[in-house]
Amino acid sequence: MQPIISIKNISKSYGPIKALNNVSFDVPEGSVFGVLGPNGSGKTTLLAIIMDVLQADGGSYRWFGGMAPDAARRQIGCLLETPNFYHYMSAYDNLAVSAALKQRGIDDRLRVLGIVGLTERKDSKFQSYSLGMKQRLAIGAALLDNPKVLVLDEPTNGLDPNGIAEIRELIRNLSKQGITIIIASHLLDEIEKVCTHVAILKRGNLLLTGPVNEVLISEDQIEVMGGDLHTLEPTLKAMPGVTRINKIDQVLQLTCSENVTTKQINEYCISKGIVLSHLCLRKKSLETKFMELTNK
Ligand SMILES: Nc1ncnc2c1ncn2[C@@H]1O[C@H](COP(=O)(O)OP(=O)(O)OP(=O)(O)O)[C@@H](O)[C@H]1O
Repeated sequence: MQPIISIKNISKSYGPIKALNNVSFDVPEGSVFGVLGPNGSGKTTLLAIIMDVLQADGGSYRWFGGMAPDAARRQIGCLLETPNFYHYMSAYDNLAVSAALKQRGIDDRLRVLGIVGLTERKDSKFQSYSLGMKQRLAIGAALLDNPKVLVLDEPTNGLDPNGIAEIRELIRNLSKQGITIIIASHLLDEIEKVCTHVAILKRGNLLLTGPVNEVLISEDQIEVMGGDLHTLEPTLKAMPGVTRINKIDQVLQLTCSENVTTKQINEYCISKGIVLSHLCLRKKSLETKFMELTNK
């Protein structure tokens, strides 16, 4: 299947600061694609480039297999920064302003208000909205004319847990309707909960990209001690399913394929004549893995 956007070797510097360094990845159609990275890693710069708000120093990108930029833009709804809605106007009237500014359909307002769950409050003044409702209205404005793709920069920033949950639910529903969604976020939790694919950036470099369930798997480790380390280490190295061994003092930390259990390790060692004095499964959180990746 043709990617929604193909990004190739994008670089961008602000004076001496290299914001993006040769970044390349494809966004599959129908995915919820997270661009994940700590503050200052280049996420906003990348979204601004693919939305044609900012020019890259090098590299290229192609929307929809190379569709002409004007036609492509009509298929993309975008929320890079909080739009300036008028405080004294209703959501319904504010959407009319957004539609005029973006040259999008004014007749589409009731549909998008329904999608973002604001139909009943459509005539309330914007200033009476909660932060979460304001953000949903902003996403509603980006959905005018039913785009194929939605690009969101940190959509849950500043929201309380309720507001965050509402936006998450909205993203899931939009995805079910077939809209491809690209989200920049510094929150691993957000990416893990809603995204199908991810690209991890650190200081402008792409660290890794792929499906979330392949790239962001948490690796459990099993700690083992017993007998003579010089015998124990090669013995365990030879055990099927043990993929990596790390030695810390007298403890061996094993990284194993999914189906290896502590019981199997114990039985294997006993069968080789080794009695273990310590055997412990340590769950490694994704948070730890993300920190390790981005701090390396
Ligand atoms: N207009 C600018 N002038 C100078 N430096 C900039 C400018 N915009 C961004 N930068 C720098 O480029 C780097 C990438 O910034 P960018 O905003 O793209 O990262 P980000 O991952 O979106 O960060 P955040 O999560 O904090 O928004 C940072 O070092 C930032 O300070």
